[in-house]
Amino acid sequence: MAMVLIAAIAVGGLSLLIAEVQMQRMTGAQELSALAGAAAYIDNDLHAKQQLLKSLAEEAQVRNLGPADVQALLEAHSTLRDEFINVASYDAHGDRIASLRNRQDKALNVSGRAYFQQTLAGREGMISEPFKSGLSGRPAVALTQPLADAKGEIYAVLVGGIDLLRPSFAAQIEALRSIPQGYLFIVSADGTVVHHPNKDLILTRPDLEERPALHAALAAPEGWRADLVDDGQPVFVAYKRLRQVDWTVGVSSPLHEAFAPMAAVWMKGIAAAAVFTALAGVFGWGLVKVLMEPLDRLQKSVEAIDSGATDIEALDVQDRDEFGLLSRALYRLSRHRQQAEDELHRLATTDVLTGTYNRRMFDDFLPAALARARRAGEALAVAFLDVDSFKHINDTYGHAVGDAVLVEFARRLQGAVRRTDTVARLAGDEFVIVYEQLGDADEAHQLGGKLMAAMERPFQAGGATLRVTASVGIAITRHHASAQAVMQSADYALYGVKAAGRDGYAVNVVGTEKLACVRGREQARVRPREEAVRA
Ligand SMILES: Nc1nc2c(ncn2[C@@H]2O[C@H](COP(=O)(O)OP(=O)(O)OP(=O)(O)O)[C@@H](O)[C@H]2O)c(=O)[nH]1
Repeated sequence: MAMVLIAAIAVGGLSLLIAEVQMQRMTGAQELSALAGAAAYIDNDLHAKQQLLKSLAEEAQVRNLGPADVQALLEAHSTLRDEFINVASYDAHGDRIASLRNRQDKALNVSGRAYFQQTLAGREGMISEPFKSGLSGRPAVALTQPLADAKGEIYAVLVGGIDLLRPSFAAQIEALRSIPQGYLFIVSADGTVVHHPNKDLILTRPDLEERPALHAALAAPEGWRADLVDDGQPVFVAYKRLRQVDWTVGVSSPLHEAFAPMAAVWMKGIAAAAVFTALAGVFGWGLVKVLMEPLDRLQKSVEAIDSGATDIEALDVQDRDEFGLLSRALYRLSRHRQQAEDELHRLATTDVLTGTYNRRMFDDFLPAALARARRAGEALAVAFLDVDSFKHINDTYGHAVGDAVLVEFARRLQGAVRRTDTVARLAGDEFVIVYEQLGDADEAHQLGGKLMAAMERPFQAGGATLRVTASVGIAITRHHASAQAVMQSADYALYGVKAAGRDGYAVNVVGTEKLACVRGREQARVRPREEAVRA
């Protein structure tokens, strides 16, 4: 989910940034074209006003009117009142000779005004720099037109005034704004403010460093900027220079308003990225769950094997995917390991020469067998066997034949007992047999007989035919006897047989220290252990 989130943010963010740059360009171009419309409107308005004055001048010249007729001429054209705050006419000395409004006001001499002088000198109409009206004291601009007689002599100058604060002028300009927030401004080439929502700025030349919008507007004929801060907030500024007059009209709007659609796109983009991330995350999580399910099974199998609830066969699955391969590889590994452990166990518990259990195994086995017998209330017997005169066999026929005799001896022992009985070689030519689930002492007597019978056939060992006999001491117990007591008892019986001349068996009930019976080559008496040892 984290990776999807990072990818979504990276891709979405980059796309949105690219879109934002494109959208800024589009918005800039749009604002500029809207502003071009506003500029054209102002241009046309000024041009129309100039044309109106020009047509008046032409009419006066055609009708060969003189200075005395100008007042009547002005009053005959009612549209002048709509277009200008006032239209007046001044003779060549700058004295007023006619005025549409305020005729009672004190006469103003305009000979010192630049627009008056330039109109006379240039012999054509012009638009003045903004100035403070001498009559109203309000910011204004003047449109001029020379009046000439039939000979072409200029006898007066027509001056139409536009009050820059006049609501109709401001309202007309404000109506041209395409963005509701923000403001529209007009600045002349020398930095004089012609129109601005802050009326105090009109006719002033503010410090351009403090007015980045005005500064930007004066820098080029047209363009837009989105990197300016005006009045403490980021703004979007578009500007366009007029054709009729050396003014620049501009618009400054808060950046977030200008790019409001972009903010909506950002919000939608972020929402889409969040939804996408959530969906992709849930899908990815589900997918991982499905993909990891075999691994889950594998883990459960391993835990079940570890706890002993099942064996390693649980890993031998048929799945063809990677987890199936891994499971089967684990199965093979476990099987090899189990085989190695089994082999180690076998080596640790088996006598290498004869294949019977060894002493270590017997030492563990006998106490467990005694406990089992006790629980079952059954008798248990241990036969302690020793090959008679084995040293002589070794010495006569050699060690290899001695080994072969031991192997055959063990084989015959195995053949003379039940599957539930246990044969072990303690050391050298000494063996033991643990008989479980016995009935009574008589049964022990039968066991001894069976062992004797097993040894009757001559041994074939290393090419030699040998007569091998064994002495067997059998200890039987039904009560709570320790392994040590049982072994001592069996040992006691064995010595009894040895003392009686070997090749026989004796049965001793554990704890009685008396041989129940002795069968040997020579029938022996029942003797206590001390006597037997001495013998
Ligand atoms: N071939 C062979 N001989 C062994 C092995 N282990 C012990 N022996 C020999 O077996 C003989 C055991 O002899 P003893 O039990 O002491 O005496 P014995 O000759 O059997 O005499 P009795 O027990 O009194 O009948 C010794 O000579 C050992 O060296 C073995 O693994 N292989």
